[in-house]
Amino acid sequence: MWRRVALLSPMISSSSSRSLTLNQAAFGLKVGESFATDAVNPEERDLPPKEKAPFITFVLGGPGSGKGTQCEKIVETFGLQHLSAGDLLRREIAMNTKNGDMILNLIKDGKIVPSEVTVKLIQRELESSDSRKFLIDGFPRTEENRVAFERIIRADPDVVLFFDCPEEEMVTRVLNRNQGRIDDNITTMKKRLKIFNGLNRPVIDYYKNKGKLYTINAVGTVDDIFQQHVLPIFSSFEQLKKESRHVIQKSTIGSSLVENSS
Ligand SMILES: Nc1ncnc2c1ncn2[C@@H]1O[C@H](COP(=O)(O)OP(=O)(O)OP(=O)(O)O)[C@@H](O)[C@H]1O
Ligand SMILES: Nc1ccn([C@@H]2O[C@H](COP(=O)(O)O)[C@@H](O)[C@H]2O)c(=O)n1
Ligand SMILES: [Mg+2]
Repeated sequence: MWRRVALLSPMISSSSSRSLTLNQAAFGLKVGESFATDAVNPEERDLPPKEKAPFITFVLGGPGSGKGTQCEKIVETFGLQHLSAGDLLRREIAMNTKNGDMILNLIKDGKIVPSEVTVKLIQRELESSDSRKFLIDGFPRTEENRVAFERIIRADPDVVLFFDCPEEEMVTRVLNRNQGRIDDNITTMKKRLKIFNGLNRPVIDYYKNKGKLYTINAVGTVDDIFQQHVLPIFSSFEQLKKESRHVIQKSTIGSSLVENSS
């Protein structure tokens, strides 16, 4: 399904400054056309609507805030496909690809890998997947990441989660993680926190202003965070709820727990 949608993108003029969302692309609209106002090519008018765009969630938060841990629980309950940008980059290192060394050096130093590289890795996963709903974890980390995703994938997220965690808690968690990650040391952690505060915060603000951001208090037990904050958000999306593998007990979003600035 996704493959057909993605194949539409070469048909869309890359020289246009007007961005085309994946929803538009999925419905066969070209740059300069919109759902509401512009006429569809007469030859296409009577064709059935093209396939629906996938449901995309961006998962943001500082290093060690619990993104990956909560993503696992979301996958278990709602069956979204989890794409961790960090894991995709680490896989390039492990597979010794042409970008492997460059990525290793940047990750070691807590720096951000060029957006084009990361977005292309995400694109490959999206295009080869049969899933229609994705959790993209640890992305976008910078405004440049965000713009590159919009340019290359031509999609916007439906939901953005931000796991909000105090720095000292994040440091404790990362230093105790014990997964052999080359960047889980205090020197690199300090750099990652600096990058998070300098480059990731503007992205968080961007989605807050767009009314797409859910800020989640990431302090507490893994289960409590999921049950009290994460689960109600996803339960509120009807389609996901229908497809979930477990019975959902709560169906409202606790306003004291979840911030959505819309
Ligand atoms: N609510 C929690 N309370 C205590 N420890 C937690 C909690 N959530 C996750 N952890 C632990 O903290 C560590 C970091 O969690 P996780 O890997 O999910 O963070 P992350 O946000 O994905 O970090 P990174 O950006 O570095 O990949 C892991 O060892 C995990 O088991
Ligand atoms: N969008 C991204 C995501 C990650 N990186 C690099 O990978 C490191 C680890 O990421 P985690 O999400 O697993 O913590 C991160 O510190 C960056 O070096 C990136 O460049 N761009
Ligand atoms: Mg992670």
